[in-house]
Amino acid sequence: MSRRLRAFKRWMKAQSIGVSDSLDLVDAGGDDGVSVVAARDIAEGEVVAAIPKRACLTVRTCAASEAIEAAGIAGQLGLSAALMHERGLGEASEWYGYLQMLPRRACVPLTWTVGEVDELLKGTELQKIVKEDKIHLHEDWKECILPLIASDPSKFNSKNSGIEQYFDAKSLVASRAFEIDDYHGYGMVPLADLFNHKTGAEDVHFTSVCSHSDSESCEDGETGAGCEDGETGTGCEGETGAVYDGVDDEETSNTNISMCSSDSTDDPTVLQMLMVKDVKVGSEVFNTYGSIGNAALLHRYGFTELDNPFDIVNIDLNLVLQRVSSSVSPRQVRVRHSLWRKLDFSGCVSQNSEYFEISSTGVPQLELLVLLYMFFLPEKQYEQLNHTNLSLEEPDEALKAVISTKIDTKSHSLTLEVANECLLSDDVRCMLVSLADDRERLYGLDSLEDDVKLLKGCCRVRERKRYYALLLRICERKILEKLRVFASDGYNAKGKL
Ligand SMILES: C[S@@+](CC[C@H](N)C(=O)[O-])C[C@H]1O[C@@H](n2cnc3c(N)ncnc32)[C@H](O)[C@@H]1O
Repeated sequence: MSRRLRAFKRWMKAQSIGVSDSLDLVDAGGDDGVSVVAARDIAEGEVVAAIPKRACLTVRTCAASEAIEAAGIAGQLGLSAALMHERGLGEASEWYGYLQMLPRRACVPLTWTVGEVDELLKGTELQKIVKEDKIHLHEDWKECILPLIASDPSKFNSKNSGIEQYFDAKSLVASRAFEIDDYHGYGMVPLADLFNHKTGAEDVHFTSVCSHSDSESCEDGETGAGCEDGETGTGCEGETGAVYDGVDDEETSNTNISMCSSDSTDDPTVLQMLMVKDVKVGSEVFNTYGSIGNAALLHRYGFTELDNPFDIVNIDLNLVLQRVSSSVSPRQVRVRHSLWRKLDFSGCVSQNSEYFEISSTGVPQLELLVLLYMFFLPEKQYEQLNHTNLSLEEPDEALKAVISTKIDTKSHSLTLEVANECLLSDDVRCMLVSLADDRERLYGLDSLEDDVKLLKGCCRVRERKRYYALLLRICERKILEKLRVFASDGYNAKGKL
C-alpha cells in the first residue's frame, strides 16, 4: 500500500469515516490514481461506506468559512476557494490526510495549454468551449477571488489563491465534488470520490439523506453534478458528534463498518455508498458520474469511453445554414428559417451557439430534419404551411402541420418513425450526407483511419491527453458515419409510407 494511502486511511479513521472490509483501495499512481476494488464478493444493498458530513470539505466546514461566506461566494466557486485555502494550510489543515491524496490538478482540458486544446481538440465542440471556459475562469478569479484576497489577506494570498491555484482547485472541484445537501452545498467527499466511473453500469450509488426531509433519501450518484452558481441554503445548523467509530486498530487497515443494508441508517448527518449490484471479488467497484456523452466526460472529468451509448455529435446551426445556401437562394434560407422559428422550433442552445445533436446511433435531432425539410419544400406546400393557423400550445401541432404537407396526418398516428420517414426527402438525405462531410472536415486532413492508427500507437498512461482526445474524435467521426447510413437508409424506408 502506498504511503499516501496509509496516511489517508489513518485520517479516515480519525474522522470516523467507515469503510467496509469489502473494499480495497488500490493506488496506481499517476493520473490513474486510486481505484476501488472488491476485496470479497459484495451483495447488492450493502452499505460499503459511511461518511459523516462534517468530514467533508465544504464552504461551511472549512477554516475560511466566515471569510468565504462574507464575500458571498457559493457553489463550485466557493468550494474552490475553500479548497485553495485548506491546501495552503498544508499539514495544519484538518483535511491534510485527504488533501495529500489528491492530484495537484485534474487532467481535464481546462488545465491543458491553449496549444494542446487547439491541437488535440481540433474540430470537436470542446475546442471553442474550453477556450471560453478559460476566459470565464479568469474573470471569476478577478471578480471573486481577488476581492477575497483583499478582504482577508491573513487567509487568502497570491501564494495559495493565485490564478494557477484557482485553476487547479476548480479542476478538482469540477471532477470530484458532490452536492451534499442544502446546508453544505457542494463538497469534497473523501472516499466517495475515489470510485471511478462506468457509463450505465455502476455498482454503487452515493446517497444522502436530505437536510430538509425526514424520510426521503436523495440519491445523486454524480460527481461534479450541478451548476456553477448552485447556492448553499441556510436550513440546518451544524451537525454534532461522531457517527461511526472505526473498529480496527491496525493503522493501515480499513475502518470497518458493520451495517450491511440501506435500512441500517437514516442519519441525515451521514453520507453513504450503497451497492446497487452484486460485485465479485477482485472486480473494480464503479460509480456513475451521470449518463453523458464523451465530450462532456472529457470536459469535466478528463476521460472518454469507447461505445458510450450517450455519446453525441453536435452540428452547428451556422454550418447548416452555410451548407443549405449552396443549394437554395439566400432569400429562401432567410424566409424559411424564420418560419421554422415562428413555428417554435429551435436547436439546442449553449454558450451563444445553437446546434443540433446527432445521437450515438446516427439519428439527427428532429428539429434539424424539420428545418432541412422546410428549406426544400415546394413553393405551394410552403405557402400552405405559412398560412396555416396554428395554436402552438397544442403538443406537436407545428410538427403535424409540417408533416401534413406530405401525408394526411389524420389517418396516421404521428410517431417519431413516421415523422422521420416523412421528413427524409431526397434533398434532406443529400443535405445530411453533405453536413456529415462538412462537420468531418473540421477535424482537419487526417482521416478516421489515420486517427484509429494514431490511437493504436498512443499510450493511455503516458499520453493521457492525446489518448482521450483521439478517442473523442474517433467516436464523433463514427457517429458521423452512422449519420450517413441513416441518411441512405431513408431510401429503403421511403417505400413504406
Ligand atoms: C472522482 S475521481 C475518481 C478517482 C480517481 N481515480 C482518483 O485517483 O482519485 C475522478 C477522476 O478519476 C479518473 N477516472 C474516473 N473514471 C474513469 C474512467 N472510467 N476512465 C479513466 N479515468 C477515470 C478521471 O481522471 C477523473 O477525473
